[in-house]
Amino acid sequence: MKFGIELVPNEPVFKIAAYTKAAEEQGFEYVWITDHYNNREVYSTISVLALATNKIKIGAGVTNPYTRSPVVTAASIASVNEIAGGRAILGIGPGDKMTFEALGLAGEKPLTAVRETAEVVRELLTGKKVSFDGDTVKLKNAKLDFADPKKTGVDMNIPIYIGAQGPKMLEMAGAIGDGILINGSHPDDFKAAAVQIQKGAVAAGRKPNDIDVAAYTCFSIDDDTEKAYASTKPVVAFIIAGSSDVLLERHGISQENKKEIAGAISKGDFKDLNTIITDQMADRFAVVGDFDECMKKAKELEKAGVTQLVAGSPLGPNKEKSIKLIGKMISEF
Ligand SMILES: C[C@H](OP(=O)(O)OC[C@@H](O)[C@@H](O)[C@@H](O)Cn1c2nc(=O)[nH]c(=O)c-2cc2ccc(O)cc21)C(=O)N[C@@H](CCC(=O)N[C@@H](CCC(=O)O)C(=O)O)C(=O)O
Repeated sequence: MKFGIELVPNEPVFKIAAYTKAAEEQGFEYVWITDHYNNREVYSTISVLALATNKIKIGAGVTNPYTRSPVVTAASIASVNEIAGGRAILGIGPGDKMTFEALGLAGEKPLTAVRETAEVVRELLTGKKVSFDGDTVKLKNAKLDFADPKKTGVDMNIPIYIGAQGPKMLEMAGAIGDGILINGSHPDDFKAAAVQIQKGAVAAGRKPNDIDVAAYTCFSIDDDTEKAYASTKPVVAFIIAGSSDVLLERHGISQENKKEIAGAISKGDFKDLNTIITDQMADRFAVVGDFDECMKKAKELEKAGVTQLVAGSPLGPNKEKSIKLIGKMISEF
């Protein structure tokens, strides 16, 4: 199984670069930077990571088709790919609806928008002229002059991963994605996702095993188990508050639990969350605990079909220490 790290650019970019450099030295193969309008801009961030590293693959994880035009997304990831000497990866997802409200965006036809974006980005990365008359994307002889590999000397066949959770998005991701980034930390999430991915891949004449199934986990590791759980519970609370009923049912979270958690979040009662969110709940929505517990959970995810474990926020009470502990997991996996 490969290991990646998800970093949210809500800290100075040079700090993100230091974490990424440390992760590269610990054997992580991927770094994924989230894309939300209210944090530092994802392509500026991954350009710096490209300059600060020389091996780790660098991904936008994930861009959406609404806050940026697909042509600008193609130009951005191609530019980073040139700086990174061919190590860039593009993650595309339908975007967090919550953030769209603030921007007056409707986020319509998410499946069509993600599919059409992936299609035109792939075309544009060939450096050829692209005309496309889609539902959500319309192009007329658009061309990325610089994307021609003969000009950059860099392979612009950039892998495209789809950020997906819902059944139709997962099925579509199985049909078009080089990889899939699934927000989930429990084997049951990946057993359920495998059915949709398989359906989409087979219908598209693809081999499901050719697809990198990445678990975008909520991850918290520390020598002190209690501290690891305490650091992950506020993140688990936000996940539960934003989860679909299907997901909550799968993990045995009642509507009362959800209401109580959402209430505590809106009041900003984060210390209460430590009691409202039980360790059992945290185990369903996070890979959390000491080295042995996280190792065991990572093995269970691999058995459920995960091919890349992305260690996501909060990583643990101390990020630098967590990166080293996960490095030990990587070396012993
Ligand atoms: C749109 C939504 O798809 P979803 O995959 O469940 O979306 C939830 C999240 O994946 C989505 O919000 C992501 O953008 C969240 N996300 C991030 N979102 C961000 O904004 N930024 C990030 O950095 C980010 C990272 C990320 C990483 C992994 C991951 O799995 C998700 C991530 C959904 O409702 N899908 C349903 C229904 C889809 C639908 O609306 N279908 C209609 C419309 C059809 C059409 O589109 O034409 C229909 O069938 O008629 C389904 O898949 O079944």
